[in-house]
Amino acid sequence: MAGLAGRLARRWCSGLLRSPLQVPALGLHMGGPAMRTSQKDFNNAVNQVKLLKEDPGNEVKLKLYALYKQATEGPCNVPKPGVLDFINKTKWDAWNALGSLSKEAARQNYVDLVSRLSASSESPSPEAPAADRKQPESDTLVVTSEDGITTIRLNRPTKKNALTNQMYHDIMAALQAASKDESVITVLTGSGDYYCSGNDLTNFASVPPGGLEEMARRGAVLLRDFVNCFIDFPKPLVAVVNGPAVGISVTVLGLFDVVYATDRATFHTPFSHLGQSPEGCSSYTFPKIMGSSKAAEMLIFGKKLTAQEACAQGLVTEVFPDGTFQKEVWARLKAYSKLPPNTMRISKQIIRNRERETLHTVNAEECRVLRERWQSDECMNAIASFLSRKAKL
Ligand SMILES: CCCCCCCCCCC/C=C/C(=O)SCCNC(=O)CCNC(=O)[C@H](O)C(C)(C)COP(=O)(O)OP(=O)(O)OC[C@H]1O[C@@H](n2cnc3c(N)ncnc32)[C@H](O)[C@@H]1OP(=O)(O)O
Repeated sequence: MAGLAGRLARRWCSGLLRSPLQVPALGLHMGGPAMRTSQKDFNNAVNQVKLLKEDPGNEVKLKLYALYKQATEGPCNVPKPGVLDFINKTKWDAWNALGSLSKEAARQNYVDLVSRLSASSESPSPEAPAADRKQPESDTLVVTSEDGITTIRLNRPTKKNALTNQMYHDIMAALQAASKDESVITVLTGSGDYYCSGNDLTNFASVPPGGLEEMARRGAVLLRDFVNCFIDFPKPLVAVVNGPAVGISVTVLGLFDVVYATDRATFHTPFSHLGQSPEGCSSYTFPKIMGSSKAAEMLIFGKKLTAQEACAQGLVTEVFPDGTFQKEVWARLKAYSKLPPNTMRISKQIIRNRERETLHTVNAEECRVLRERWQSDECMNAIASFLSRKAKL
């Protein structure tokens, strides 16, 4: 009986992606302050599911089905199918399990799930050895793999490694690939004197046909996907902070496992100066790491921390003299890379997994708020000032 049920369920699920009753995110936002998803975002996600390159599997398809029903019809309101009606009973169970989840939260979860599925279906094949991996299209990101360590290097030193739209996409692809390659540790670092000066403010300079609103919508989707890659990264993730760090390059540090910094590094999140609000899950991770008042001084007032201060507050693991920084850090990482890989992964999982869904919810909420901020006069004026070379941090 179970075998028959399984076969029927598989047959039903194989047709699911072609029907409009599609699936999203593996974790659910339960209707709290999640990012508000428009009907258009939802419709786009429904269409996107049909374009997935890989079959996401029956479990995910069922989730998509249930969320679709909840998003369009609300809580399950049809009679439970009989025990022998395996397929419809499986579908009913999945829908019914969503209880009183609001239509809006279901829409949001659907869109989130589809976005994660789309990102992972675009990643390279799981077993591709790191050495054979195709480099990103541009040279602003350099990915290398040696001694069990995959290194993702921001390589735009003349612009202080400010992150272009292309770089966000390249970093996501590099993280996806590193999560599946043979390396055991992944490192993010920068070329030149800066670690990273945050979002490239010229990302906001070309407004698409849909206007400011469309630009903000696209920015929020990009940011959410980008931060999700850090939340879900399965291997030990280390930041080698080779110089000053600004904005999003600082906020995501709360999602790294270890942060090593040169004593020349500074840590600056000038969101209020830019008419923006915290991202990278920092509204959650920073108060947890350093306490709410220290977090507020950074995230609300934009206080810049020295490396030593950041270390004292728990954001940085250890600070090294600039002269010996590279030598000491890489020697240590090479030694760590000899530790048993599966054990390290499992230890990371047990440390991080409990909070993963919370982090996804925080990320969605931060993106929702930023989407509004990006359309505000305060933000537009700050960016215009920088672009017209009147303002610097
Ligand atoms: C479709 C919509 C897409 C939207 C995409 C959104 C994606 C997610 C967004 C996530 C939200 C992120 C928020 C943040 O990261 S906030 C922080 C933003 N960063 C800044 O405000 C830093 C601005 N830069 C500076 O203040 C100074 O440049 C700095 C203090 C970093 C260094 O000063 P210094 O005097 O040492 O060097 P220069 O200013 O001469 O810099 C050299 C050149 O580099 C250019 N530069 C540096 N940083 C940036 C940057 N962030 N964006 C763009 N350009 C940058 C600088 O202009 C110089 O260029 P030129 O040589 O051509 O003048």
